Amino acid sequence: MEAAATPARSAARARAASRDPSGALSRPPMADAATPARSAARARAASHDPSGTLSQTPLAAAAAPARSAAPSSQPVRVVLRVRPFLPSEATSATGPCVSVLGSHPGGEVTVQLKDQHTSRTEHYMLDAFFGQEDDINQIFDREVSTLIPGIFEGINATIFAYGATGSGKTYTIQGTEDFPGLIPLAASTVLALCTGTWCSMEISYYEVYMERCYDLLEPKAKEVLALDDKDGNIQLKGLSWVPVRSMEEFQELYSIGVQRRKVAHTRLNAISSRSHAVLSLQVSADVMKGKLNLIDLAGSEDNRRIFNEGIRLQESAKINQSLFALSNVISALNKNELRIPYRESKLTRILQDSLGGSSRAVMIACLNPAEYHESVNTVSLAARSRHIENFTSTARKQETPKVKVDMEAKLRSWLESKGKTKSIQRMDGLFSPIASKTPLSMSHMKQPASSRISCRAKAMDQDGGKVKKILFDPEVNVPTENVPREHMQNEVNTPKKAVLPSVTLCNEKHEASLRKALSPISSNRAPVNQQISDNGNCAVLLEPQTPIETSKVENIPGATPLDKFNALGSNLKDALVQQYLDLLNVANKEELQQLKGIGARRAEYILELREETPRPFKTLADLENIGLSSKQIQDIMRKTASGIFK
Ligand SMILES: Nc1ncnc2c1ncn2[C@@H]1O[C@H](COP(=O)(O)OP(=O)(O)OP(=O)(O)O)[C@@H](O)[C@H]1O
Repeated sequence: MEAAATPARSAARARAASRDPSGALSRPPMADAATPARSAARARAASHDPSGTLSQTPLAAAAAPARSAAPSSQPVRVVLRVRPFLPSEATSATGPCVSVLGSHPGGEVTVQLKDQHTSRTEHYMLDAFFGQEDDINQIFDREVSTLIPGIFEGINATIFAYGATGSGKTYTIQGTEDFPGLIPLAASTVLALCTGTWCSMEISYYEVYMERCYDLLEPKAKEVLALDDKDGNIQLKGLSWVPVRSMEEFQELYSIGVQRRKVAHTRLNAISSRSHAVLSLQVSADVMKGKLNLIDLAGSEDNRRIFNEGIRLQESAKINQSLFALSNVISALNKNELRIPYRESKLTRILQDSLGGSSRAVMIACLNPAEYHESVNTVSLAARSRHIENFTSTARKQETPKVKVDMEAKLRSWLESKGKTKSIQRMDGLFSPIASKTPLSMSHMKQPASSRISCRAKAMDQDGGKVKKILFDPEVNVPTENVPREHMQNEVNTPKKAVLPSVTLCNEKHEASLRKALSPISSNRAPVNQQISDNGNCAVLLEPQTPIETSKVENIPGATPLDKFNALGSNLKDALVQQYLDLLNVANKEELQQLKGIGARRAEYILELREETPRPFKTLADLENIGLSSKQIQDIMRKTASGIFK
């Protein structure tokens, strides 16, 4: 039900657009408007096909031999771009807070974020890194041009620029007069590929502001409605699609749209985008259509830092909420989940046909090199989207984490948007009662996994001790010498509220756990043994604790039958874990694929790891290397154990 773009109507609209007097302001860059040769060369580069595969469809013919290999096997690639220091930042900065540590066989990179003031570091694995010296053409060539042939075959693609305010998203997507961004580069490439074929290009340009969608090309913009058609596909009612035949036409339309976009002056950026802006380039031939969405997301904001008020605060809350929803969708796609939460925000609902399925997407996480905390927030959310949550860092512990996680900021924003000021005040206690009042997804994230497991174990103990279920609970085997029996008894029987003091004791570790829910690698994590001895009250997630040997328990004066039974469970657990690890160390690909929790990709990766190190899996913690989170490991072990009793 998209507005029909008849040639006459579109031409009139284009003419009207080109007459818009506001066209004098902030004219966006136009790639290759004056250099068709360069454009054609870029199009040729985009259509280069090493395999020489030819397609029969008219769309494919335009792009053929254009089938370039998709840059990644996962639905959404997540890459980093670090902008240069601005003149105002250069004097105070000692160096960029982010750098590449190394690259992996699959092309992924490990990046390090370092706080220059405290020397705190964090490490993350992502699909690619573009540093301060890399220009936009490199990003275009590696991440965007490879997707363009696909749209000629009806395969939609989406590029997002994500990041904090002022991190360079607009610069990347839109660019400047001198340095055109991804939009003009993509438009000129698509136009060049259409030339001399039956294919045509039309564009739409809209923004999502405060959960409402507005057409940026239509002068009398009304709200665009996102409606489901009879087949369940999303249709944007009222959105105009305008045919574009040259870069001049494109320039005129796009300039008008850019000026209509909602921007504001904020403390961090003089021209800060307050909406998500989506430029769609649609290629059609006969009935087949394919589109490329290029999205300049509004900047994520920490309102405690920016001191937004009034409408800026409301905007910011909506922005943060929708970015979180986007990250949930990307994460669910990359985890191959059955249910993708598209309906959590307007943006994800609108993009439903371009995210998931056969569509490809790239999230470009933009970073300001002078802002460590902000960068950590951006990269942790990006890495969470990519869903490589637990990656073992070889780096040593630098110092205790002191950074608040961005989940807290997000929760705070959500509460602000609901006017829950009292709840915000209560947030200072990490496990305040508000956690249970947050939306399900957030409360789940808010509570550290260790705490969730710990609470469950306590509940089960109170419940009479369901041994099978607690078989893999990390707390079960905390050495008894570190936790006096009376203490354990107290914890087990203490009502939830009274647990708070002991939680507070491990506050910093819980923060680390929270961060872990978001970030793949933390070099600041203390070795597991140290965590236990430092603080016997902290649950340890991954390391299989030394089981209490049955014979030793028998020698302990006063050991009860229950103690002996629990010790037996510990030994069983240890044996099962060892068997599982051994299998990962020796099984062939087919066998690996049959194991719970190991799909085809992980099986391949395990084989690669084994080429580098003969027996890479010695403890459960080593499973982090293959991207399994602590929760996934717990689940796998639990399912494996429950299989025994079938
Ligand atoms: N790669 C780059 N090279 C040079 N300058 C850059 C680069 N990236 C960004 N900048 C400059 O940094 C400033 C902020 O960039 P930009 O407006 O693109 O940020 P943003 O992330 O879109 O912010 P917001 O979310 O507030 O809209 C601008 O002055 C821009 O010119």
